Amino acid sequence: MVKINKIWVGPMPADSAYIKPFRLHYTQNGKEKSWDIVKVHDSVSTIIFNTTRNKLVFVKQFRPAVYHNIVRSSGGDVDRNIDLDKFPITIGITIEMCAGIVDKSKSSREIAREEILEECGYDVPTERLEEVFSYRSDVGTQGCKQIMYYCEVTDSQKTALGGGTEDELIDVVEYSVDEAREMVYQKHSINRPPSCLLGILWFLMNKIPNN
Ligand SMILES: O=c1ccn([C@@H]2O[C@H](COP(=O)(O)OP(=O)(O)O[C@H]3O[C@H](CO)[C@@H](O)[C@H](O)[C@H]3O)[C@@H](O)[C@H]2O)c(=O)[nH]1
Repeated sequence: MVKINKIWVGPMPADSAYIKPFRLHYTQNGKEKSWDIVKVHDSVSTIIFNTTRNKLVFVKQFRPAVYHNIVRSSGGDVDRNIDLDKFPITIGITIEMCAGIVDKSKSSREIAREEILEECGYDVPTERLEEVFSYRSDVGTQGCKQIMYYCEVTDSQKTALGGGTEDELIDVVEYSVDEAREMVYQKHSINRPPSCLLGILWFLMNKIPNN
C-alpha cells in the first residue's frame, strides 16, 4: 500500500497551505494571558454503510503526524533520517472514516460527497447524506469544526476504485458491524482518531436495532 522510503523533519514554512501557528492574547480577570493556537481547515467526515453487503466502509492511510508521534514517544531520533527498519511505516497507518478538509468554496455536504467518491469510489447524491452532528477537534490547540454525515451506499453506486487523489495513498477497507464494534473496544492495537470511534458508536446506537 504505502511506498515511502525516507522520512526526515524540516522547518515549517510560514506559508503552509494547511496550518498556521500564532499566539492569541486576551485579558482574563484583569490579567493578560496568551494562548498558542494552530489555525487549520475545518473538515467533514462520513460514516459509510454499504447496505448490499452490510459493511461499514473505512479508509486506511499513512498519517505522518501519527508516525512521527509514535517514533518520538518510543525514543526514536526524529531529528535525523528516521530508521525505517526500527520504525516501519506500518506503525503510522490509521483507520478512519472517509474525511476531507473544507479548503474550497463548496458546501460541506458537497465536499463530503466528493471525498466519498475520491477516497471510497461511491457516487452518491448529496441528498443521501444525513447530517449526524458536528464537534470541535483538538480544542486545546485548534478548535476547528468537523461535520459528520451518515450515508448508505450500495454496490451499484461503486463507480470507481477510490484510493484518493494521486497525492494520496488510501486503502478502502470494509468491516462487518461486529468487526466495527470490536474495533471500538480494542485498546491500543489500532491507530484511529476519536471521530472514527464516535462514528461507529453513533451507528451502533442509531442504525442497529436492539444493539
Ligand atoms: O501538510 C499537509 C497536509 C495535507 N496535505 C494534503 O492535503 C490533503 C488533505 O486530505 P483530505 O482528505 O482533504 O483531509 P484529511 O487529511 O483526510 O483530514 C481530515 O480527516 C481527518 C480524519 O477525520 C481529520 O483529523 C482532519 O482534521 C481532516 O482535515 C491530502 O491530499 C494531503 O496529502 C499535504 O500534502 N500536506
